Amino acid sequence: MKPVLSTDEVVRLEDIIEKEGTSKAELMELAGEFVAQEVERLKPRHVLILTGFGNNGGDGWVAADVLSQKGISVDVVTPVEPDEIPAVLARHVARRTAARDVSLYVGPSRDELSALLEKADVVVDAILGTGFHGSLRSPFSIWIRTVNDASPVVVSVDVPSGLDARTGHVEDDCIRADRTVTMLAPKIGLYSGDGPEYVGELVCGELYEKMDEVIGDVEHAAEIVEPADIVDYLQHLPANVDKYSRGSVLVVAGSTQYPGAAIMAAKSAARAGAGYVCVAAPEPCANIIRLALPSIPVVGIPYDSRGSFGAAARSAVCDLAKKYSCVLCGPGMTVSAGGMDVALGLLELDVPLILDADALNCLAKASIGGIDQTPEMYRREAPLIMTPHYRELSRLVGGDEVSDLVSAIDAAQKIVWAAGSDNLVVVAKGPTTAVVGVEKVLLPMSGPASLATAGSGDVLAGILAGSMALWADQVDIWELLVSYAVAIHSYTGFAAAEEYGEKSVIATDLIDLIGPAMHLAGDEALRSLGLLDGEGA
Ligand SMILES: NC(=O)C1=CN([C@@H]2O[C@H](COP(=O)(O)OP(=O)(O)OC[C@H]3O[C@@H](n4cnc5c(N)ncnc54)[C@H](O)[C@@H]3O)[C@@H](O)[C@H]2O)[C@@H](O)CC1
Ligand SMILES: Nc1ncnc2c1ncn2[C@@H]1O[C@H](COP(=O)(O)OP(=O)(O)O)[C@@H](O)[C@H]1O
Ligand SMILES: [K+]
Repeated sequence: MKPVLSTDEVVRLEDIIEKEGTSKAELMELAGEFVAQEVERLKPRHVLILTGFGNNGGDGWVAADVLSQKGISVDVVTPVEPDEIPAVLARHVARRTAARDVSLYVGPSRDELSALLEKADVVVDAILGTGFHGSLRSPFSIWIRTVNDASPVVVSVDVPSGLDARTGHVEDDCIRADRTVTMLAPKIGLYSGDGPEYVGELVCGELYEKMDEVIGDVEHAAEIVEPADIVDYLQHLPANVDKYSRGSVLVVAGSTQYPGAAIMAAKSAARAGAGYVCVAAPEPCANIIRLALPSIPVVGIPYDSRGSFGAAARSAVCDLAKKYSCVLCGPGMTVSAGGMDVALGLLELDVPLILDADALNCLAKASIGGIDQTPEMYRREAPLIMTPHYRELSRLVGGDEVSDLVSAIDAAQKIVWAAGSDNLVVVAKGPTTAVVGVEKVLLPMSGPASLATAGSGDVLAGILAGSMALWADQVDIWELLVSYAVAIHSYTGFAAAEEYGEKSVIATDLIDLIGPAMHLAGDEALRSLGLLDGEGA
């Protein structure tokens, strides 16, 4: 797993590295050399480097120096003369570079900048880095718009200029990078909010050779889960299993209004590997589910006048639930008094539980000011996984704004920290999904925007339930198993987008692609471990 840091922790890391004997000036040299190396890969003849007032610009000046010494023609654009650059380290390298064989352009007009962009094969964006916050000021607002209008090949240094590296927020404009070369460790803003839209391909220059020795001394905002990290869950089934030893899932879901959610979740759980899946649904919708899923038994449960779980549902569901390796509760069940009772009843049982969709909305409704105010409601010994999307998560914590990865992690941490249990994981679902446990925040691979389609969350909940049932007795770290399920869901999104087209994917397409998605994940894991060449199976 690869750490992702907040900008504050990056500053702490730089201080620690300095104490270990590598100064910030040396780090800037290493950063500039790394940028130059990444630019050289693109084999440019003519490079344009845009620099700002701070140390991000310093990295750009060093890269200009290195590239020009390799015989590449380099133009450098700066807002002020090198001597007037306020950041000390950047001023030093700017003065040095200005004395070399580079062409300097101080405060060019928009037309001059357009002309420079026209002759460049590669543009290096070293305008603003982690020091940027707030609204873009001139001249950078104009520069950024001019670069984006020209749409050249852009390599951004550390972060695309205009992106707030703390939050991933873009207020005005932001450089649209083809590649972002980030320094020391990726910043959380690269994954949050608008970040993924602007970053392009992300490359990290660790710069410091003893990074392994110091990275543990700073707090990690999150960790990226790589294919090799989930390889344990991609093994073949052992030959001597039966349908029960493969793990069983009870899907407590559906209503007359939304029978489809129960169908998608149950089928996904079976496709994800559970040997036995059963649905407990309000009686009036049980037959629709039976017809759609001939391989899956459906138990009709007492219901209310709207066809949702009724007053007697709790005991019927809880009696059944005790027999299963794992219970998934929520998809399509609506928010009803009976549903609330079912969710609270399941929390009291000693069975691994996934609460999704309306089960979470029921919990939110049962609490005042957020469930984190009453952790005894969901604190339990057996594993509990909650899978809210941002809006559900906001309701769970009493209405705090949850609008991007950073705010979603904050909200999810409130929930898990209030309970303080190792067995509790909140999956904060969004364009980038965070798997938040009491000690770790993991970022499994994201899927394509095709996954933003109604019912896609039901499929994820099913994949998670099937995976939990299959692997329940082999889990050391719940966050990792959950990350596996999220990654498989992402791969179904890519496979479906390939087959049906990015915009045409619907949630039911994802279900039959769970098996192929596991193959894709397996190939990717083996390739990253050097055990598979080329395209794989
Ligand atoms: N300090 C270190 O040890 C290292 C720093 N590095 C680089 O240094 C960068 C951070 O440098 P700085 O802290 O100097 O910050 P930046 O270079 O990111 O930007 C700070 C400057 O941007 C301008 N600015 C801020 N907000 C603005 C706004 N809203 N509109 C227009 N201009 C605005 C200000 O003039 C400020 O001086 C990193 O992103 C990275 O590229 C790397 O060289 C690695 C080592
Ligand atoms: N823009 C996006 N890019 C990638 N994945 C996304 C995007 N938007 C949503 N997703 C994923 O799609 C799923 C949607 O889940 P959810 O909102 O619960 O759907 P539903 O309630 O309709 O079943 C989540 O797994 C989420 O991470
Ligand atoms: K930048």
